[in-house]
Amino acid sequence: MNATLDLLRTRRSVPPAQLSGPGPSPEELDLLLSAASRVPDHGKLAPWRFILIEGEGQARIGRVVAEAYRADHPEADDKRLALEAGRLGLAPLVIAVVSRAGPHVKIPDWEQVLSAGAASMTLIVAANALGFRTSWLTEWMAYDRRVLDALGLDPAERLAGFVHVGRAEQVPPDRPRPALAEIVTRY
Ligand SMILES: Cc1cc2nc3c(=O)[nH]c(=O)nc-3n(C[C@H](O)[C@H](O)[C@H](O)COP(=O)(O)O)c2cc1C
Repeated sequence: MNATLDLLRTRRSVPPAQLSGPGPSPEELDLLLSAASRVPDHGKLAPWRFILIEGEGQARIGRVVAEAYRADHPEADDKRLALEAGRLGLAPLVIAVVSRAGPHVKIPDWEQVLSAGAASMTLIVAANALGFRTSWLTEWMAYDRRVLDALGLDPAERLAGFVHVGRAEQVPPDRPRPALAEIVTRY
């Protein structure tokens, strides 16, 4: 079968805790980001951007995440705080995909948001094509203003998600997929 179709037909998310290093090389990273930034984009607005979170950056955002969690859950014990601090530090690389959708005279916000989704998915397909495994997650941090501020999102920007990238020998067994008969109609 064609390799692209094979990938699309079999791709599975792998939880960040199962993603190990090494992460993408600078050349591979360039490939991923170039692929992700040539998705359909009505109006050529580039309504997305990417934040690479690696190494010390993962530790730094982890401290912000844990502090935000502690402020909201004063009862949280050290184990829980360590878990929260580590969420963005499990895979060797996390790419935050930022939607920059905003008011435009012609292009609806919705279409700009969809383009950020396409960028996220293209990043995932490209990473898997290079032999990496991925997970596209938001969790509570993606909606937390303190975390978004630390990452440098302005108030008009939204996080499409964190794409965790790494290597994994094992891929989880497949999950049930929707039957085409239930989601496809003819007009
Ligand atoms: C925008 C977006 C956010 C997501 N956030 C989460 C999340 O926070 N937690 C989670 O368990 N799955 C989340 N998912 C789902 C996973 O990415 C993944 O699709 C799911 O685990 C099923 O695995 P699969 O990709 O192999 O089908 C999200 C998906 C999307 C599109």
